[in-house]
Amino acid sequence: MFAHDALPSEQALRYLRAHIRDVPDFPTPGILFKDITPLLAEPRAFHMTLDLLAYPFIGQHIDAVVAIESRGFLFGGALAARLNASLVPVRKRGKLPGDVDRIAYALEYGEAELEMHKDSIQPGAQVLVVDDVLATGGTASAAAELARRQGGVIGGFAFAVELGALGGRARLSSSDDLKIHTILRFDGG
Ligand SMILES: O=P(O)(O)OC[C@H]1O[C@H](OP(=O)(O)OP(=O)(O)O)[C@H](O)[C@@H]1O
Ligand SMILES: Nc1ncnc2[nH]cnc12
Repeated sequence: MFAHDALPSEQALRYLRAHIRDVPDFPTPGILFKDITPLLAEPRAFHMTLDLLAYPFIGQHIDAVVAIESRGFLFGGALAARLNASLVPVRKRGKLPGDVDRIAYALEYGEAELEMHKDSIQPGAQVLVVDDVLATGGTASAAAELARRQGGVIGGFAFAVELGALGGRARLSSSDDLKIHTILRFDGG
């Protein structure tokens, strides 16, 4: 049995939420930025978050964790180790040294391009896409598309934080009946 329940208590969730810091007007005016660095800094909070993120996917076969640069790496590596899955980094344009596939996307506060090494996912592989924050879902759906282009099958998404008002969940689930697992939901922005 896990040290923490699959369904965390309200008290546990309050404890974890207290380690997410609101930073107004970052990185651009009008954005309320959810800063995860206090959660990373507190070992119990980080450990609990990783266990809660992994829990629903233990026993569901996951071949590869696709982790999104850069904050997604902080969670993706730890989840890949917990799930005995390979770790496939998706990086911002120009960072991966080998042959890449590339996709343009928009997120809450801008636009960018993501890349994945070609041949990093086996056709038919079950893929879990991991990031720190689900906002509009633009970043995660772009990463999922890169995995699908290589024949990967998206088995789920996992995020530490979900900004409910931005509609990311609906965007990710519009085409698939997928497990979209988030720990800390903020509905007011
Ligand atoms: O759901 P979305 O609207 O797409 O937004 C979520 C994305 O935004 C942030 O990444 P950012 O591009 O700021 O990069 P970082 O992780 O390097 O800080 C966050 O880490 C997610 O990847
Ligand atoms: N409001 C926000 N806070 C932190 N990360 C984000 N990524 C996209 N929107 C974000």
